[in-house]
Amino acid sequence: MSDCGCGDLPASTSLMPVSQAIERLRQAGLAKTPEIETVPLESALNRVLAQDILAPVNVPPRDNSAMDGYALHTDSLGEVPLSLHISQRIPAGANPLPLEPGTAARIFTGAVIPEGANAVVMQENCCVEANNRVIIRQAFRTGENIRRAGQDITVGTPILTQGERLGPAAIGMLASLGIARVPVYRRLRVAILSTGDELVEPGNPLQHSGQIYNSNRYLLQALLKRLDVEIVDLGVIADNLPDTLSALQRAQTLADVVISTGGVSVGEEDHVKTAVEQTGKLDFWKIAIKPGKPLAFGSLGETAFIGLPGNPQSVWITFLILGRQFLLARQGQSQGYAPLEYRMPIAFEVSKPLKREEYFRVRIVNDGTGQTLEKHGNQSSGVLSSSLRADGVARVPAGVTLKPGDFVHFLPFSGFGVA
Ligand SMILES: Nc1nc2c(c(=O)[nH]1)N[C@H]1C(S)=C(S)[C@@H](COP(=O)(O)OP(=O)(O)OC[C@H]3O[C@@H](n4cnc5c(N)ncnc54)[C@H](O)[C@@H]3O)O[C@H]1N2
Ligand code: MOO
Repeated sequence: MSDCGCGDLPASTSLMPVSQAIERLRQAGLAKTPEIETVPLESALNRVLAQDILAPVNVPPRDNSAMDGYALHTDSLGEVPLSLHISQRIPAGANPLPLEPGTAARIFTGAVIPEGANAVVMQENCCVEANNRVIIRQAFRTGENIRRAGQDITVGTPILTQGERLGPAAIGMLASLGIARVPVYRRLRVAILSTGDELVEPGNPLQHSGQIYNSNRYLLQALLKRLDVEIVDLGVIADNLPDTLSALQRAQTLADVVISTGGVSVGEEDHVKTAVEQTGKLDFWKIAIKPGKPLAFGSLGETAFIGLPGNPQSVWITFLILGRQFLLARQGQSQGYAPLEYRMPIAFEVSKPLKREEYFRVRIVNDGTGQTLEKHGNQSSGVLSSSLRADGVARVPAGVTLKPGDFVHFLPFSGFGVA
């Protein structure tokens, strides 16, 4: 019994390991698939493909020339130098006639090889004569400078898979196959809410010492824009239970996912967790992650709920490490959830074993012998500037101590698509 009259200290609530939270979030994300819509190719960048795509045509569709030069048939032409009549001219886009035997056709890069030709001699190896004839000066071989039909893609080849996010290469490939409209999953609608009586919107003066600018709202908007979701911004909720309850009830009707910031910790000003328990279901709360321990995850009816902690650095890290994986899965993406990781040496030390898996904001520096990771001087969860000049995060598991030169997992911000 302690002597303050409060009784025994409660056993500390156990924290969920980060890996388990990630797995739970991925599974919860995959539990629902968005509806499918068809969009024009110009609007398909970053969308998630809803069906497999097989090549409907060969690419290239016909044998064509890889060079500007002269198309001919290599049989029975004799030894070089050879003088041949130029029987036709074939620019790219033309539909050529069959090649007259024993002649050459003037041909340009990308133009269709005429029936009856089996090689293209590049023009640098030829000499044009005045009488519409060409002299072939260099030896040539069958098939030379011909790009075969289907050499890039043959009809029926699987090209893209359901659940892939469409990047520039995929968009270009779809266009090369003549596909103008693409089946993709509907954009997720994500409602965002900031909690806190202390918050003032940028552009307005701070009125008293207790006020701060609302950075999480804009940080979260920016992070979500990179994931190509529809944002429903529901502004700021005051720190009281009735307002929190009604905001969550409203958000539930407007979105597929609700993300709040702040108010998920244990103080009596923190109402988000209680409100979720009263309006919906809390699946888990408190993760062994630093920054970002009190993250909450649950549902409000059919709508998923993610409560990010209020400290801006906790928003940044928990969104990237945890929330992002849920959103990718719920968007219909079938793989590629895990961020890129590299093994890199550190230039700092971790002298005491960490209680939670920690994500240090780090920069890549060259110490003269090679690249190493330097830690930002202030790793407080309230300090957003530690991300501003960082290249990514160094992930250090709980229970570990490290010395300079030891290797860690480095997760570059570019690997999350947010650099
Ligand atoms: N007794 C305990 N206190 C705290 C614990 C704990 O375990 N026991 N956990 C700490 C940890 S870890 C975190 S992280 C924070 C998270 O708390 P909340 O999610 O309830 O966040 P708030 O208290 O609402 O805010 C925390 C901090 O962040 C500032 N904030 C909030 N919203 C914004 C915003 N939109 N823009 C800018 N800054 C914002 C807020 O002013 C606070 O300074 O709890 C610890 N406490
Ligand atoms: O987990 Mo909190 O973000 O350290 O302060």
